Amino acid sequence: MVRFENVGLRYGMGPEVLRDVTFGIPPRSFQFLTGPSGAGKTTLLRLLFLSLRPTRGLISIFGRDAAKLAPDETAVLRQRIGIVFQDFRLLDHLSTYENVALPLRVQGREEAGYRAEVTELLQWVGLGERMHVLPPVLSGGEKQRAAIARALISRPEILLADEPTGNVDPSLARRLLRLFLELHKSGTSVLIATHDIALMDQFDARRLVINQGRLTVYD
Ligand SMILES: Nc1ncnc2c1ncn2[C@@H]1O[C@H](COP(=O)(O)OP(=O)(O)OP(=O)(O)O)[C@@H](O)[C@H]1O
Repeated sequence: MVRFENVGLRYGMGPEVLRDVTFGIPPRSFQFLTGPSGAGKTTLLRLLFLSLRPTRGLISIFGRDAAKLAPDETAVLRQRIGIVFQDFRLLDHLSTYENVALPLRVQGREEAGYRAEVTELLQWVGLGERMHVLPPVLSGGEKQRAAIARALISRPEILLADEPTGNVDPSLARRLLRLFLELHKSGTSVLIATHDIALMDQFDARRLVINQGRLTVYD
């Protein structure tokens, strides 16, 4: 469902941050993306979310050449991709509930049709009691769970998560990872960028390792 062929990326006139990156994300797959700080993980996620264009090479997403997408087509494809940003990107003037419901509102759905779904997911991630508060009063771990719930609510075909367990204790990290695994079992392809080797070691999953801009796949 995603294919990178010899993808290279540089920011402006800087050095190539990603070099000759070739890999695929098969349907219904689960993989970790790892590598040292500054290796290019976030850059790769931004390419996958169509918020950056490669400097060279080919990216195909859901059978479409990413270089040939018009802005409105990009927006439509993005609805099929869920993303959890490292810095959460919650909207501070909306409640936790409203933040999580936002992707459904953007799709034009009526609140009566999704209220129960949003509430149930918030309860699942342990934010049932916090759904009416604004993000600035949430703890780091609560914000992270709200960002995860927002990425999951529209049942994406691909879920991308940048360090989704970075702000939570080890037991919650395992619970969140189980949530990602459940999602994977229900048919979503999941890619989790993480530095957390202990977490990766608990699951026998494919690993994409970036080092100095080059990517190696360990199946
Ligand atoms: N907007 C930008 N402009 C210029 N250089 C950038 C930009 N974003 C990232 N870089 C550079 O690209 C390289 C890869 O950065 P990236 O954020 O993708 O790494 P990362 O593997 O996600 O790091 P970390 O694990 O620390 O989050 C780094 O050298 C970084 O300084």
